[in-house]
Parts: sequence; structure tokens; C-alpha cells
Amino acid sequence: MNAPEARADKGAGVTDDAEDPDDLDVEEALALVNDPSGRGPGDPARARAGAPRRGDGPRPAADGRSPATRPSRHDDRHDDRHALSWPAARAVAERAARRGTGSPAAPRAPVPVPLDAALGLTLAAPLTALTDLPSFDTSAMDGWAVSGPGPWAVREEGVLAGHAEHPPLTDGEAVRIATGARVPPDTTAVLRSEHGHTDDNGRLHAAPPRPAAPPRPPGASRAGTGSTVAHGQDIRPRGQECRSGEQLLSAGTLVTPAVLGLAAAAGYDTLSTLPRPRVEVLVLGDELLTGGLPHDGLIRDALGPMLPPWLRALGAEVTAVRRVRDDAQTLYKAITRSGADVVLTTGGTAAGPVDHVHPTLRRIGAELLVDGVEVRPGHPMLLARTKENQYLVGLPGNPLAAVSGLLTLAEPLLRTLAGRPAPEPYTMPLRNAVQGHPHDTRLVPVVLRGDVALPLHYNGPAMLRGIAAADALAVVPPGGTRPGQETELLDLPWASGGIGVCFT
Ligand SMILES: Nc1nc2c(c(=O)[nH]1)N[C@H]1C(S)=C(S)[C@@H](COP(=O)(O)OP(=O)(O)OC[C@H]3O[C@@H](n4cnc5c(N)ncnc54)[C@H](O)[C@@H]3O)O[C@H]1N2
Ligand code: MOO
Repeated sequence: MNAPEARADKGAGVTDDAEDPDDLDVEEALALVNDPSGRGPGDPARARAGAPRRGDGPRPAADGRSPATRPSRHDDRHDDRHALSWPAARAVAERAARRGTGSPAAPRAPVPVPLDAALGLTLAAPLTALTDLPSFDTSAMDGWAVSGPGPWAVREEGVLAGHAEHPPLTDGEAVRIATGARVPPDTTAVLRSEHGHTDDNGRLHAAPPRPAAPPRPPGASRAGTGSTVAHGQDIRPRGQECRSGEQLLSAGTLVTPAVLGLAAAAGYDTLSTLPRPRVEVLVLGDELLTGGLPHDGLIRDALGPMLPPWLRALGAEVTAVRRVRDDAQTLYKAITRSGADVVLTTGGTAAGPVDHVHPTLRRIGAELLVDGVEVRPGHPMLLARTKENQYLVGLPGNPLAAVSGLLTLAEPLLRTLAGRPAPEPYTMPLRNAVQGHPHDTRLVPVVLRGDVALPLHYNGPAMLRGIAAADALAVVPPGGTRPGQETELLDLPWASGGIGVCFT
């Protein structure tokens, strides 16, 4: 980012130039500058002395997808030997959640939940109408229920919603009726109050007292006026919307406010839903502060506040957020004592002196399902099965790398455990070219403006400034994208669903 005018959109800075090295994290920018082949020398800070150069192995497929089982070409870092392509890693996370039940539709046992607690859950069974809707013939308007052609003699006592059935009308009779009231038997139509008036003798006529519209050509008539009213007009017949027993929604539907309304209307007090997967968050790092300003090498914990609401938006129930010291035994205890469906750790995924996640998983005898992903940021992310029906997602400590891990591994895992349908993949053209990583997928924060996506600066692994202003993450394939190139986008929950629906 060089030009101040390029800083726009909520202060996050839209990228204007694909060649701007600020659009890359520092290590990637160095890779591009230093390697005339364009393949990049790898991460200088990460490559071990004497290790083979990155890119020496087989090239990726043109679309960047490689089979889950294929070992990564990144053989210069011990933790990347088994790295999976970004799509393969997501597929593994989704498949892992299905294991155990063998049922793709209902991975976990359903539970009945009162309507007021069901928002955001997934229907475990189809929603079948428990009644006809409407359950009786209903007036759609305030006015008169009439029988036969007018004028009509008006009964004294009117009909209100919520009252028992009125005696049948006889031909030539009318009765005052309110919207939602059940129409008396033998009603032929409802005359809206604005379409009728009573004469001095108290007889009802189907015409407004004063002309309410511009003069009409001779002979033209207006629906609902005149001496007759069309048969069935403004009556909602019983069963118009559905019959009892009819399927209204399929299993797997997300319970939205509208679903709650429909379920109530259709007679439900409780819904059969899939329980939210329970997630325990373990925030690792002795350097983290929970308040105040950074000082003496200590920094604020950005993930403790960020992850719980985001996890809820992904369908999880967060049972606890624990801060865990950089101590192997403490981490071992925290993981082995957890009864959550998913343990989510932050930090400690790399190979530093206090990066205890890998050694602890080895000690537990956990099965590593994903051990590194060919994605920037976030490549050291991992997914393991710690015991029957318990998974551990290891997010890297760098905050945007943690977001990348959240959307790459936690999202498909939790979505599948929660029984939610996969979002439809979609693409939009990126306004600017985006520099690709030589081998890996990049996830780049973008804002959506009209029918284009604008890549944002401040997308380095340790930065949240870009993502905090973003509407989506662009999935930039290895090699990058040209200006205007259609690019897959991952929705961010606040952009697609709104705070109220998604974060409760
Ligand atoms: N020798 C290597 N070193 C590193 C590699 C590598 O492959 N080989 N990968 C780098 C990459 S890429 C990432 S990402 C990080 C991942 O590191 P960890 O998961 O082990 O995370 P930490 O070392 O604990 O922290 C990294 C960074 O993030 C800060 N952090 C951690 N937790 C939080 C938090 N809750 N809120 C805000 N910031 C946090 C931490 O202070 C560090 O600055 O490893 C690279 N190294
Ligand atoms: O580049 Mo790491 O992959 O910072 O997340």
C-alpha cells in the first residue's frame, strides 16, 4: 500500500495494484522478488538451513487441487510433508464429521427443542404440517361476509377473529367480519369495508359511498364493487397453504426466524433438531493479555474474543474458552479432560520450543487427519481425531491464519456435525489482479461492491484489519488471478446472514 488514496472502504484499504508487495505478506513478497523463476524460494523464516528448495517436487494440478492422499511437494519443512491441498483438506474435515454414523443426512442423534431455543439449529426431520393451513375458511379482509348477490341485510352481531363458529348465513344476508375471523357457513364472499356501504335502511351495497378512483369508461366495472362480489373473493379457504401431513420443509433446513414462525403456525411446540456440536476453545500462549495495552513483549489475545461468536455462527455451542499456559503437561490435561465434541486450539501448531500441539497429539495417540494445508495464511493448521467422536482443530496463532483455519477445517467439520447444508459455492470477478502464492491457495479479504469484489490490503497472517472490514474471503488459486477473473468467494457470517440470525 503506497498511495493514500488507495486506502478506502472502512479503512482497510482496497488493493489497486497486483504488483504492490504490500498486498502480500512479507515472506511472500520476498519470494517473488528473490526468485526470477517466479516459483519463490519458500519462506525464508521457515526453511531450514540445507533443506531442499521448495518447488522441487511435482507441480500442482492446474486448479490447485491435489488428492488428499498425495504427499505435499513442500518437503523442506517437516510439518508440511503431509500438507493437503485446500479443497482436499476441506473435504477431509467434512468426511471426518460423517464418520461413525454412516449417515450423511443425520450425523448425530436428534433432540427435541422448544421453539424459542431452536433458532440456528438444523431440522433433524422434515417439518410436516400438523394441521391444515388455514385450519378453517378465513376472511382475508375487514368487511362483511356476504351470501349471494347484494344488496344484503346486515346482521347485528359481527364476527371477530378467535371466536367460535357463527351461525350460517342465508342468501341475501351479510355480517360484519374481521380479518382472520372464520367465515360463517354458506358465505360466498367477503366484501371489503372500503368496497361497501350501507344505505339509510341499513342495507349493504357493494359500492363505495364516493368514487374513490378516476372516472372509468362507460361499461367498465371494478372488481369487488357493483351489486355482486366474485364468488370466494377475499376468503382464504381451509388448506390453501397446506393440508395436514404435507411436508413443508425438508430435514437439514436451518431454523431461521421464518422457520420458527411457520412451525408455530403449523402446530409445533418443539422441533426435532440436531444438537449444536459442543466446542471447547483452548487459547495457548504465555504472551497473551486479556486486557489493556500491549507491553513488555506481551500482546492482546485477539482470538479469545473473536472465535466464540464466529463458532456459534458456524453452528457450534461454545462450552468454554480456556487460556492454557505454554506447558506440554497443561495442554495434555486440557485436551484429555475435555468432553467437548470438538477441541479447538489456537497457537502452538508450528515447531517452536513451546509449540506443544503436535507432541501432545502424538502422546495422546491421536489420529492426524490433516497435518498442514497448502493455503496462505494458515498452512500449519491441523485436524486430528483425539478419541471416538472427538476432534481437535489446531488453528495457527497468527490471527488471520487462525481465521483461515477456522474456515478451512472448522467450518466444514462443524457444519456437517450440525447437519447444515454446504453453502452453494459462488464466484465473482475480482476488480484487481491478486498476486498468487507460487504453490498454495491464498485466502484474501475482499469487499463486495456491486457485482465485483475488491481485494483488501492488510491481509498478512498477523493482521485482522482487512478481514474486519471484509464481506468475504476470495479463494485465490496458486499463481494468482487476473483483473476481472471470476474467483470463488467464502461468505463471512456477518455479511451473509446478519448479526442477529447468525451469532446467537
Ligand atoms: N520454523 C517454522 N516456524 C514457523 C512456521 C514454520 O512452518 N516453520 N510457520 C509459521 C506460520 S506460517 C505460522 S501461521 C505460525 C504458526 O504458529 P503457531 O500456531 O505455533 O502459533 P504461535 O507461535 O503460538 O503464534 C504465532 C503468532 O501468533 C501470535 N498469537 C498467538 N496466539 C494469539 C492470539 N490468541 N491472539 C493474538 N495473537 C496470537 C503469537 O504471539 C505469534 O506472534 O508459525 C510460523 N512459524
Ligand atoms: O503464513 Mo502462516 O501460514 O502465517 O499462517
